[in-house]
Amino acid sequence: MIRILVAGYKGKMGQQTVTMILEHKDFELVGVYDPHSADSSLVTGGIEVPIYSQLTAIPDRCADIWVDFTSPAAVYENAKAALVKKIHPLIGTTGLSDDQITKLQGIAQASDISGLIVPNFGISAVLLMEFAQQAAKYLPDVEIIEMHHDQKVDAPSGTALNTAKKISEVRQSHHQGAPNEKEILKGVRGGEYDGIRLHAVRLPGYVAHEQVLFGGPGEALTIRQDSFDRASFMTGVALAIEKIQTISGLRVGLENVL
Ligand SMILES: NC(=O)C1=CN([C@@H]2O[C@H](COP(=O)(O)OP(=O)(O)OC[C@H]3O[C@@H](n4cnc5c(N)ncnc54)[C@H](OP(=O)(O)O)[C@@H]3O)[C@@H](O)[C@H]2O)C=CC1
Ligand SMILES: O=C(O)C1=N[C@H](C(=O)O)C[C@H](O)C1
Repeated sequence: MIRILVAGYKGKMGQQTVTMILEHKDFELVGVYDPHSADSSLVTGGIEVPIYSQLTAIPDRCADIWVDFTSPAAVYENAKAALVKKIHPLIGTTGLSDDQITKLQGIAQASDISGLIVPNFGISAVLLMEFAQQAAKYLPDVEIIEMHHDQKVDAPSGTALNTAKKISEVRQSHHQGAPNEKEILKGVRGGEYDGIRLHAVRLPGYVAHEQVLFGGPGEALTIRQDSFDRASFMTGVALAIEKIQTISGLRVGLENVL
């Protein structure tokens, strides 16, 4: 059995993850973490597990995997705590900076613990990022539109930012649009990552969606993915839990275990 601790267990993704773990024959829920919880144990699916409300209270090696769906403000300290406690971190939470990822990779190496940071567990999103990277070799002018539910606290989405990073690996950075373009309304051209424009939409009714738009002389290509339900992420979470101990170091992207 793979022993799993879920951080952020009360959240939208945390609840789905707990249910998936309880239904999986090879997974065992051994604890949950939420700093705002007043209770000391969680009774669910016929089992009782400890609720940790402080990082320092979580024992070393009390789980094999630490699944994190918390908040951008908390994720760095959580991932660091997992590595130090010799628990493999599977980080779904967005918002880690490049600098924080580099630091965590150093800690992972020193602790000799592998881990995964996954901007998006949905197979459609993973494929979108791969296809967008391929397309950018031939169509280097690109803009990204991500659309999410209106409870999302970070913008751009981790997926959109990762898409931009993957595209910038294969194309020359350059300015897009008229050299003398001027925003009449501040921010209307979106945010910018290495010359790539990113636009974030937040609306009720949406879950998680992304479009990557490429334009070339007389033609255009649009790649789109939609997560209509958070169930779309669970196959990827289960796969990553199964494979995380077979990789080395702390890596970014579900493609590392596909
Ligand atoms: N990689 C992927 O495929 C996906 C990633 N995500 C990402 O996962 C994260 C969570 O998303 P979602 O479940 O929708 O968000 P929710 O707001 O529904 O849940 C967040 C949970 O984290 C808890 N939390 C808040 N602060 C802390 C903290 N300091 N330490 C530990 N736990 C904390 C909250 O607890 P409380 O309510 O008590 O404050 C809550 O239970 C986001 O970053 C989101 O972008 C989401 C979907 C897919
Ligand atoms: O907050 C969300 O909902 C999601 N967050 C991730 C992101 O920021 O990319 C993954 C997915 O888009 C859903």
